[in-house]
Amino acid sequence: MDDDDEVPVLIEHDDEPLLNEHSRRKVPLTIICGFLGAGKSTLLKRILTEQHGFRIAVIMNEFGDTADIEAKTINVAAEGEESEEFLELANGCLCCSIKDTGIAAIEKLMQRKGAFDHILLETTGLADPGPIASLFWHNEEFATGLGRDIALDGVICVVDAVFGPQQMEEDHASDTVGESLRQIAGADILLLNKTDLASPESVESTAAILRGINPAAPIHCTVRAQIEVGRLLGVRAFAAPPAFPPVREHEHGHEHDHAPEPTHYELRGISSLLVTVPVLSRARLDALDEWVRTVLWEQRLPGDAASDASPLTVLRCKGLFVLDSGAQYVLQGVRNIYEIDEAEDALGVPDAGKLVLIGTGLDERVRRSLERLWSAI
Ligand SMILES: Nc1nc2c(ncn2[C@@H]2O[C@H](COP(=O)(O)OP(=O)(O)OP(=O)(O)O)[C@@H](O)[C@H]2O)c(=O)[nH]1
Repeated sequence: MDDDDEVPVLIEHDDEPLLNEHSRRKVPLTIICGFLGAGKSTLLKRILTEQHGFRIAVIMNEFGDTADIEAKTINVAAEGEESEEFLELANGCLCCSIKDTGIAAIEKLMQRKGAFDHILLETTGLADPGPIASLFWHNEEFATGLGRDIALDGVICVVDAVFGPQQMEEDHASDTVGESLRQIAGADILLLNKTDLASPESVESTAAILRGINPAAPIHCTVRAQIEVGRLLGVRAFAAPPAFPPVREHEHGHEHDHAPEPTHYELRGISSLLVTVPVLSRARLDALDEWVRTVLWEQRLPGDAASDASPLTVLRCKGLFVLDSGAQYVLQGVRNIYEIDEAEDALGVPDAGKLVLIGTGLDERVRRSLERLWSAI
């Protein structure tokens, strides 16, 4: 990156849409969560020490087990009073250790706005990324405090290729969805790490579970979290159209060794549903918006009473809808908050849209309810 590119240039944006103005000025934030021992620290260490050209501020709860970063890295800056908590690293990254939970750390960090282009927040001890994700997303218009300066870029979940399946197996939660499954559900990118320690078959079967739980998140298989940083950051998971895998339910003759992607999946209470959405008229898009609102806000299918079926909850939803006018709309939802916005950069001309819902009680009944929406006159 050029030095010239790094200097923020102040431009008058008065005549531009509010959203663009916001997104241009905000600092993107990526959340890293993951299973115990899966390789989160390994990933952070990589980011903090490799030459990748990004100026990333990494927030860790404590330097703790990544302490050798300090020993190895160069240029531990004596930056006035805050030197205990901030390290400026040789590759341009900023390492920030805070004992408090995320928010205080981020507030402190934002006093140094301009010294970094991206924030990476490790959420050790925060089992479910959902609440913090929704804090930084969604309230573009009425953002206050940190929400005004920071935009959620995406949530990365690191899964252990060796112990992941067992961790998911043991992750029982009596009346709700277990933590590891919530982390997978809430992720925009899945890193299946430690693949050197598992057989290719077992890596594939774990990947299949991940795809089943979260069909909208790309899965990267890694060894020692080795991955190009550019594939993790700047994904704009909450603004760009989601990259769905192809829906293969009605397709034949594909040269694939493994079974087609499931379009409905259940694992210990969590379920996901992947639905192909035909080209919609404006009126149908409005009807779909109302459907999503009813499901997310009232936890029931339109036309059903709330109590007469298994509980319907949506932890995460993503969608890409194509209108007959050619416009594309993106749905993003975290729990009961969602938005449907016109895509800023439309991806080619897909001939159909897609919708993925991840949560509980999402079965074929839900698919049929959706399909009725577009078959209705
Ligand atoms: N063989 C192998 N070992 C790995 C890989 N990734 C990480 N490790 C090792 O696995 C151990 C745990 O990795 P960490 O990066 O500390 O995992 P973590 O997710 O930060 O762990 P916690 O913060 O304790 O949950 C360390 O000893 C790493 O060196 C990998 O891909 N292959």
